[in-house]
Amino acid sequence: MDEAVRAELTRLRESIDNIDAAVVHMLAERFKATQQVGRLKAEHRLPPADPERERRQIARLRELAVSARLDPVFAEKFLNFIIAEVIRHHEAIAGDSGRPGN
Ligand SMILES: O=C(O)C(=O)C[C@]1(C(=O)O)C=C[C@@H](O)C=C1
Repeated sequence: MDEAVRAELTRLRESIDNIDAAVVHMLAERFKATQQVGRLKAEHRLPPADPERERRQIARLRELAVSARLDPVFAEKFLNFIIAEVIRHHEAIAGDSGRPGN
């Protein structure tokens, strides 16, 4: 590979690695918050999913994506993917809190 091309690829990949690390840290913080929401919902016997809240989040994220020149379809898919995992966690928490000793 041409030396200049290799240097440019390395520079871009360093940036990608930093962004991936930031995404992991941000997701970890998001899941910390949603675990607390899951416990709150379980304690108060609230349903794991809130479709109206999701509708507002998706509309907002799609708008943000458009202004950031990110594909809004991708942004919606990404949020739905995360929310599906969160709902799975909420359901697990609700299941556990219904067991004796919890
Ligand atoms: O805000 C809530 O009620 C949550 O449980 C969090 C969250 C989310 O991950 O943003 C997950 C599930 C709900 O359907 C809506 C939103």
